[in-house]
Amino acid sequence: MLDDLKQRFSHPDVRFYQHDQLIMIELNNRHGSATLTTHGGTLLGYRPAGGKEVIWLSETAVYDGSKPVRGGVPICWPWFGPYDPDTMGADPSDAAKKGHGVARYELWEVASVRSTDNDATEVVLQLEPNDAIRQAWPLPFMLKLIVTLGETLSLALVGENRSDRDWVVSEAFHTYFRVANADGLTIDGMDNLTYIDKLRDDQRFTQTGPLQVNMPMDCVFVDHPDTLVLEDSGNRRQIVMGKTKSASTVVWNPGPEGAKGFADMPDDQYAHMVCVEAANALDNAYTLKAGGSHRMAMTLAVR
Ligand SMILES: O=P(O)(O)OC[C@H]1O[C@H](O)[C@H](O)[C@@H](O)[C@@H]1O
Repeated sequence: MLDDLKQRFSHPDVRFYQHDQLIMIELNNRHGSATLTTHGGTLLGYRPAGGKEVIWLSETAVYDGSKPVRGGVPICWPWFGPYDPDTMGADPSDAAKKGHGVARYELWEVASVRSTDNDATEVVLQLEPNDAIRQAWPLPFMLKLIVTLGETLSLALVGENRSDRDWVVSEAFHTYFRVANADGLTIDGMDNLTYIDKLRDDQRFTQTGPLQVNMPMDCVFVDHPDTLVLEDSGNRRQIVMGKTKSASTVVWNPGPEGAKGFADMPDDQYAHMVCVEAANALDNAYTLKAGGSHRMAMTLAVR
């Protein structure tokens, strides 16, 4: 498997290796470095040239394939959070539906590796239904993740409905950011947004001014297609997230008590991570037409 990948996708900027049971793909070029695993199509690290790591990855993450790696950028698709039959449509397979969709639990294939015209390195992963997926999601699809390491790091998720009926999709790049101090971290670009607070009975509120991260926090900001900026001042940097066709932003931090409930997250790490997720969730779930496709993208840059 590993030898086959090395042979088929040989490229000077790309290295394939194994970590426990998982296949890792490391990209390195003059813009920086990034690491991915084919398990869940998950980006596990991004470091711009001369800069610090941007992505949080748990020191106690599991790499045996039994569950998603804790941290990185898990792909939530074709539903975000717990499956909600009321909005997504009831289905006999509902009992088999796990949190955040099917994509983050499965092994993706490498579809291509190349340099782009503007000096970036691109790796494309793809996922098609297998037996485990079909138990939870019987409809045929093709999902592609295009990772491009250039001046920014860009992730694009292209979902194709290969069935003969429309369905509702909710999705997210569930990005765990590594920050010096998550408590009170400022996120700019959120003024005047409506958010649904999952920790307060899904009540709706309006954000005024920049957002300050609370602990714990689990909010979905709806109708927010715009760029946002994490003020990671303890690391003397701003992390800029650009979004394409992502109309929601999720902000999540488990807080000190919540963190204790995660076997694969050290108890003190909630203080150095925050999930800020480019998403289409709740009000912004959309109908993916039979035969149609949708492309959501996120770019990350540091300044
Ligand atoms: O533990 P996981 O299934 O990876 O989910 C981790 C978190 O993901 C999202 O941000 C949700 O809004 C949270 O409610 C959830 O706890």
